[in-house]
Amino acid sequence: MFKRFHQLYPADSMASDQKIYRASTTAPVNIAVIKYWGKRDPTLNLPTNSSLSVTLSQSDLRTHTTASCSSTYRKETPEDSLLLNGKLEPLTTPRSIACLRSLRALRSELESTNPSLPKLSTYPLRLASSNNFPTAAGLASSAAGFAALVRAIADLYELPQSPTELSLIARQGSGSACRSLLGGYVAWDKGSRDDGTDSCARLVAPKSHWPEMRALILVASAEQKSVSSTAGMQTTVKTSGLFRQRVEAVPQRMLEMEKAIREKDFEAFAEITRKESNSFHATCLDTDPPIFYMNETSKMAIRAVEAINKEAGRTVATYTFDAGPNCVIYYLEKDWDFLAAKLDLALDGKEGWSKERTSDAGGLGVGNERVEEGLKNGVSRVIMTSVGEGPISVQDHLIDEHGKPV
Ligand SMILES: Nc1ncnc2c1ncn2[C@@H]1O[C@H](COP(=O)(O)OP(=O)(O)OP(=O)(O)O)[C@@H](O)[C@H]1O
Ligand SMILES: C[C@@](O)(CCOP(=O)(O)OP(=O)(O)O)CC(=O)O
Repeated sequence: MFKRFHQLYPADSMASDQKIYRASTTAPVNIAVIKYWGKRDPTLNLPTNSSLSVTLSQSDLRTHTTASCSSTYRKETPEDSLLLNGKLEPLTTPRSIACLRSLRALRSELESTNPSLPKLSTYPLRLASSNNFPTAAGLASSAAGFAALVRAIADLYELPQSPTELSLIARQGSGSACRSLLGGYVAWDKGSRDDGTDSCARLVAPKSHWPEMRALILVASAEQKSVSSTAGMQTTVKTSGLFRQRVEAVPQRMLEMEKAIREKDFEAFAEITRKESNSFHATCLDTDPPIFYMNETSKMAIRAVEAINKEAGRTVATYTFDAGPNCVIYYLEKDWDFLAAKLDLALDGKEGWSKERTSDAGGLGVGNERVEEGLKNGVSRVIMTSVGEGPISVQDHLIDEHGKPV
């Protein structure tokens, strides 16, 4: 290794480039309202249907990643490495390799057009990342994680590519990650090309278009799930008849959802969101063997939303579930008082529950005692958040100026 290094770089250039290069970013979680479920090409991570999500605020949920590289790393740890939440995570999976290869190729192009640039593409990468929420527990950690990884390395390499162009790379890490490169309301167009070059994220509307959107996450379980999204969707594609119907229905839903967002029509947004979630979970149940992501607490959360809307006489809230039992309730800021009053008896005392509201706590009302009890027992914590921005470049590094984790 050392010999090859000498051949590539003469001694004087070696001495002049002992620098530790670093770039850090935070990246958001996104929760889909039109779900991605099914791959038409598992290697390139190309989906069977387009999807659409709301990017959530990084004030509450975020991944923080530092990417660093240096010629000096060659002597210590010549392999690329990732320290995730303090533990070494392999960067040898085909997904990680695909992301790193694409980013290096773009840097290498820059270096060949401008030979005065340091040859960062040839240096080992050292990454450190932390999620401020449970990893692999159905809270979209892979989405925020790969978006942060791609954004941080792109910044380290000073790549000129747009977030949409970078989303093509993040998609190869984890499909849903492509949507976390943008803020606000984001579509992932499935694309039609075999090479996947048109399967990328697209901004439907920035956060500023509809900033009143709120999300209340009822964490029903922070355990790692039994069937990963990757494995689950492959089995669904192979075994579910319902899945084929779903794939045919999604394009129309995408159009309707984009219209609802454009027109800030919460009623339509809510109806499509809940129907989509139910259709996705029905497809999971139709998989052989069936996949159960929702649990009893999830079902109680659905009943609670129904009771709240009935009591209001209009749609004030909607729900969606990813590949896990946690319920994400979307609602508009103006309806917080009403929603909070209805949920207060069930969620009082839970970590993350805020009592800042003006109405009296009425609870879910007569006939919903079982629902209230189910939420009381089954929800471990809540996360109150809102629509948010895309990745943000930060100066707070998780790797110090000597290349060591902080
Ligand atoms: N900060 C991170 N940086 C790099 N990779 C990460 C990061 N966080 C999570 N990952 C990767 O994502 C994997 C977890 O993905 P998985 O799809 O199983 O769960 P999830 O994303 O939390 O849930 P879901 O996608 O169902 O909402 C981790 O094992 C790790 O490989
Ligand atoms: C239910 C989902 O959250 C599935 C997410 O699947 P992943 O993006 O985690 O799958 P891979 O591409 O295999 O990594 C729906 C969604 O986010 O659209």
